[in-house]
Amino acid sequence: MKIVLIRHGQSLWNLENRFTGWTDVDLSEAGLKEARQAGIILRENGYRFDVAFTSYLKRAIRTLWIALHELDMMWIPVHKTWMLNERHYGALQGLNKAETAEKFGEEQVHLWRRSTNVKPPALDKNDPRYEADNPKYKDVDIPLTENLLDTEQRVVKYWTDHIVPQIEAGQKIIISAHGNSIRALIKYLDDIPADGIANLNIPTGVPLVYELDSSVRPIRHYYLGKEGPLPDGTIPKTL
Ligand SMILES: O=C(O)[C@H](O)COP(=O)(O)O
Repeated sequence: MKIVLIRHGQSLWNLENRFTGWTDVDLSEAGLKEARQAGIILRENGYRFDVAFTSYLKRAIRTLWIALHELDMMWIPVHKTWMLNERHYGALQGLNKAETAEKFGEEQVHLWRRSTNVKPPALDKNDPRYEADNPKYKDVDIPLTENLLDTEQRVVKYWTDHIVPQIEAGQKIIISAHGNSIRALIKYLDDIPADGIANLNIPTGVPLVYELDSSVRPIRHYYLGKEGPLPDGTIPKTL
């Protein structure tokens, strides 16, 4: 069986090079096109889905909508969850990544971005970026910051409790999520150690297919419609 993972198309803050995390920014023009292209590639390759999963963030939700629209499958059940949200970037959310590197040094910013266990500085609960009053998080213990292991814990819990049972029931699944929530899932699925995951990046808007065995463990994976070499640091075509 196969599942498809897709990182949302380019967002407005990817374009502006800002730390985003749980900030709910929309897709850029290029991101809208990437999402459409992803749907076209899926359609041309004969992909069909029974159930979709996405986060509470509109860049992933819209990417999914656009891709499903291209497939003429907007009717399928879509499960949304905060547990597939991007890694919470704490007090870095909104800051420009290059300016932050100038201020704190490349090495520190690399640790914040790519280590598994270093947490970015935490948000203060009085900070307007802390969304305690947002109704979508009313039942959620909103993190103040997260490292990749924190993200992995919630993503894998959702995967195990909600997605695996659907796969085992024979449902065809697409998951539209985020750079780090997908990295966290891949880290778990492919059992990648901390130093391996640091160098793994997920391109925006490119469907990533995982073939799974009957125990829902990965056999192989590949990107759809991505000719030639992938950008530096993206997950290799085969592991
Ligand atoms: O949340 C963000 O800023 C990005 O979309 C992912 O960021 P990263 O490449 O710094 O992990």
